[in-house]
Amino acid sequence: MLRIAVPNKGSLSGPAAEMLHEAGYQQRRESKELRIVDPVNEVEFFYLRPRDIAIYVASGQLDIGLTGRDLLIDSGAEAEEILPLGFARSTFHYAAKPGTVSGLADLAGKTVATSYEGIVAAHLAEHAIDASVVHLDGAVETAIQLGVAQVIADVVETGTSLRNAGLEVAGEPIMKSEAVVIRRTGADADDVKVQQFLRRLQGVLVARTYVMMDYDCRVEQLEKAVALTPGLESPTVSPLHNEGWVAVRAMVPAKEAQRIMDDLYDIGARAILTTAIHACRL
Ligand SMILES: Nc1ncnc2c1ncn2[C@@H]1O[C@H](COP(=O)(O)OP(=O)(O)OP(=O)(O)O)[C@@H](O)[C@H]1O
Ligand SMILES: O=P(O)(O)OC[C@H]1O[C@H](OP(=O)(O)OP(=O)(O)O)[C@H](O)[C@@H]1O
Ligand SMILES: [Mg+2]
Repeated sequence: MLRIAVPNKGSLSGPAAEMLHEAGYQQRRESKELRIVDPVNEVEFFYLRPRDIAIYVASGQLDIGLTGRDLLIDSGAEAEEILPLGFARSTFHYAAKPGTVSGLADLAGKTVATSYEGIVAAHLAEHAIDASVVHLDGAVETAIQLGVAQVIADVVETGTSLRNAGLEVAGEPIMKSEAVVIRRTGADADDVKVQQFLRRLQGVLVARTYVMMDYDCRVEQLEKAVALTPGLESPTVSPLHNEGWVAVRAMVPAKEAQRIMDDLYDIGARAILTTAIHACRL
């Protein structure tokens, strides 16, 4: 049975459970459940604190974990990223009161408050900056106002939390993060169950990113039309009963679907339809 760690709280937990559900896995019914077995898919899910997931996976007791790239790096655990999942996207930044820190060198001699001590200590060491780090569990934006630090290092998504605290980002981003699938460093890359799990999640990612597009066009316009909808490998082209016309079917990126429909219409394609993809294996 495949043993998988899933975040039990915070920004990662809802979207992670949703993605697993879309991939056909049973998920827990209430938030107090810490472990469930999905007998049909032969998977056991452990609901753990996001920060602890890399540690469990590195210990070898769990095969796979869903966590944030920043949490994985911060933990320093012997685990590696094997699939980015596209949600819980964020950027990790230093921030301070406007005008107090313009670049990395200004951090020297200051105190940096953060929940991500591992990332910050490594970043400061890499740039040979002598600054102190104070660990806080959360709401670190308040640390400056309350005099615990002059600088913070934290996750920024919309920037609302920084603005509300009267702070601004300082210097270049330290790293970009998103939810990722991890496994123990050096674990068997060909494990059949792990590969099947990854294919299911990849199927969800494709189904979220692409739509299916169908349309009819005149044979003379086919090359132009196919250039607009090349599909992932090659579009399907079928003859129509009306001579001189063909039906075309191809996957297109969902974000570009409306523009592609306009362009197809302009070159004479008609009966242009898009439909959602619910699941796929490429
Ligand atoms: N506002 C946000 N937008 C996007 N991703 C976020 C946001 N806040 C945290 N994350 C991401 O979520 C992961 C942290 O999850 P974690 O559950 O530890 O913190 P949280 O979501 O801030 O929850 P809490 O602090 O309430 O426990 C990290 O990968 C981080 O990059
Ligand atoms: O740029 P924004 O969209 O404002 O998002 C970033 C904020 O979200 C997270 O905080 P969370 O609400 O999880 O509280 P925490 O600080 O206690 O973790 C993070 O720690 C930032 O404070
Ligand atoms: Mg938080």
